[in-house]
Amino acid sequence: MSHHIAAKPGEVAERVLMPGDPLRAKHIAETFFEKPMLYSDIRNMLGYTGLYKGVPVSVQGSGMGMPSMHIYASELISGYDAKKIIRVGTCGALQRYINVRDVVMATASTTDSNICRNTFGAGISFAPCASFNLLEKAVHAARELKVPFHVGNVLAQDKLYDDELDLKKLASYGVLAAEMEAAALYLAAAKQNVEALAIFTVSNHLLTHESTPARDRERTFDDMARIALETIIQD
Ligand SMILES: O=P(O)(O)O[C@H]1O[C@H](CO)[C@@H](O)[C@H]1O
Ligand SMILES: O=c1cc[nH]c(=O)[nH]1
Repeated sequence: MSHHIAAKPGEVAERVLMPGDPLRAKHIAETFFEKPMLYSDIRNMLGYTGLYKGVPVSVQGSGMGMPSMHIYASELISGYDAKKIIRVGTCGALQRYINVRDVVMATASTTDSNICRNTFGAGISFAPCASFNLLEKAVHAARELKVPFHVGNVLAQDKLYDDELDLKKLASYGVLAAEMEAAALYLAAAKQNVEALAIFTVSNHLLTHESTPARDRERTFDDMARIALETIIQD
């Protein structure tokens, strides 16, 4: 048991999906797992383990924002020996050629958070990066499943409602989308030398202000979950 996760030793798999929303964790477990078992509901941050195509996989809510993700990812890695973590999140698109419902995969995470500076000091701008192994497999899975996807840099921002951040400038530097946790996940994984990837369903467009209806979101979240599951069960 760790401070925020009530699982007993051995109850969390080495392969973990992490949505921000704990109810998305429940949905993924109930939709895709054989024999889903709830191992933790501390703070209602639900965590389940089950089998996907015969392979043990867990799904653990991370909550919203960098500090919450850092807590859960760190405890999964040091307390439960998680070796591969894939965030399955939502994001807002920053490029006109990206449509709502598309999938975005983060090669790296730009951030306005101090999480990396607090780790390395002001002289180093550490670049939180995805596992190439997981990224390559996720690209292959998305092609097989015929899901539209984009791969590149994303912004992990500290404030969802931020009218001071220059999103247009970040977009002009090729940043694909904005979300709130990838940098913390990649930093925690890098520290403990495990593999991590963040993939997203585009839930809204930050330039056109288009948004997805709730039902559509569920279907496209399932596309993203399938990509993540097909990726994480491979060696
Ligand atoms: O849908 P999730 O995974 O929570 O991700 C996005 O949604 C939340 C904001 O609404 C933030 O956590 C952001 O990163
Ligand atoms: O962080 C997020 C998540 C979804 N959509 C956004 O615009 N931002």
